Amino acid sequence: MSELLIQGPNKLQGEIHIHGAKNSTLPLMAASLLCGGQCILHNCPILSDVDTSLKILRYLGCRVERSGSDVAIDPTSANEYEIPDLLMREMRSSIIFLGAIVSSMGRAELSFPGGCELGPRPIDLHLLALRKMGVVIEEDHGCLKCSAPNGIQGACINLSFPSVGATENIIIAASRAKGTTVITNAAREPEIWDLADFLNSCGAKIQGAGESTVVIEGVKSLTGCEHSVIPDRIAAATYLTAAAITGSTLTVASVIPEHIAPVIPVFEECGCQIDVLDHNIKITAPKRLGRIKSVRTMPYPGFPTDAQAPVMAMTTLADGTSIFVENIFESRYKHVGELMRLGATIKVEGRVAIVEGVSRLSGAPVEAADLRGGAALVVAGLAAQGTTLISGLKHLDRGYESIEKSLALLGADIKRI
Ligand SMILES: CC(=O)N[C@H]1[C@@H](OP(=O)(O)OP(=O)(O)OC[C@H]2O[C@@H](n3ccc(=O)[nH]c3=O)[C@H](O)[C@@H]2O)O[C@H](CO)[C@@H](O)[C@@H]1O
Ligand SMILES: C=C(OP(=O)(O)O)C(=O)O
Repeated sequence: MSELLIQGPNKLQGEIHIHGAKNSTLPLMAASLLCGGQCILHNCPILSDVDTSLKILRYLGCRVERSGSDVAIDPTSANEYEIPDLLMREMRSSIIFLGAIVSSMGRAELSFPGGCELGPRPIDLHLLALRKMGVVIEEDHGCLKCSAPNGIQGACINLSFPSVGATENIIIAASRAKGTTVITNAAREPEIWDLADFLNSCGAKIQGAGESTVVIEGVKSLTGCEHSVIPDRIAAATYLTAAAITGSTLTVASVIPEHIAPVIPVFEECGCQIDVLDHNIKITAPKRLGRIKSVRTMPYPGFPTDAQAPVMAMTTLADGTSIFVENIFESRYKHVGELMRLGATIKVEGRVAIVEGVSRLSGAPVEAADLRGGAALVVAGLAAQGTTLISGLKHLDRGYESIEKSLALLGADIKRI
């Protein structure tokens, strides 16, 4: 298995172009199953999760081609309604295929999804909503056998929590349902808006995506379309933390600054200057970062849980105490022990992590246990004195396109060995 070797510390400089969002690309690929013609997705990141989605689509009988960041999906030959367990376990987003397969094939058989282990990640809200929409779901030995004997029906669904995945599954299933679906307490993440934008370009009638109430008027059929995936706001936030911890000046380019707005205040609070110009964000970091009083993860437009780990890595070298409260996932502090191997001082009590900034980190062998935890180790490794060796790269490769090449181009001493 390969590892990342970082010799630190090194300043970064220049400009990094942010790739398309993983968390948008995956639901868009699932949604393309509903279309009556070819869909072309531009700005798809080159990530293992995207490869997994391509494998699922091929398994389902779609014709799929990839050329760099363009993916062409022709779902008209799809004829399969099962997803093998191995593919389901590869990533969380495999569950988003549920609504799409039942809608297009009338039934679906799949198992529980994988993805980052962040504590329990139930799918009860997905299943409750689909059942309300007329999908019959039998749970049998870890397998979900689903059918829609009378087709999918529009319904009023109030989510008890604004789950991103459940909102996506419902929007997809509702797009070609009979009647109108109203989701209240829907997730408002930019990726939901991107999904609705894509489906509307294919002829769907979705209103309110990005707000708490989404109304989907089912249509009989959808066409194909060409769509460009939104930039990855979490990758952008991660590169901003890398610049901040190394005291660098860096431009994070090709982003939608509004999507990154929930994380900008933490950079300003710790003394970085942030300049936004069109689709670029320039960060100028001070020599020593100040502490962040508190970071509380919340559904969008709150502070994103996916940025918690890299931002925590950044505060390990800040002057003072920073407090983190993880409100979305029960167990999203697996990076803490590994950051401590690099010399960080962090205490975890339940959902709270208290970071006492230290004056230096020192390189060490560490292991990524999940995607953003892995990114946190890269961020810390860039600023640590000496050699940091990061294993567990399969997690990082799910979410960051060629992270070592991107950082090396900015001046970091980092390579995959
Ligand atoms: C592929 C993708 O887009 N992944 C993102 C998506 O994950 P994902 O869609 O899995 O996250 P959700 O918004 O669904 O989960 C948020 C919370 O709701 C709970 N929950 C969710 C569904 C359910 O049926 N029952 C339930 O209890 C989860 O356990 C968690 O505590 O949103 C998360 C929250 O922003 C991000 O961290 C992930 O990067
Ligand atoms: C948790 C994440 O991904 P997933 O939901 O795919 O596991 C993430 O992108 O940080």
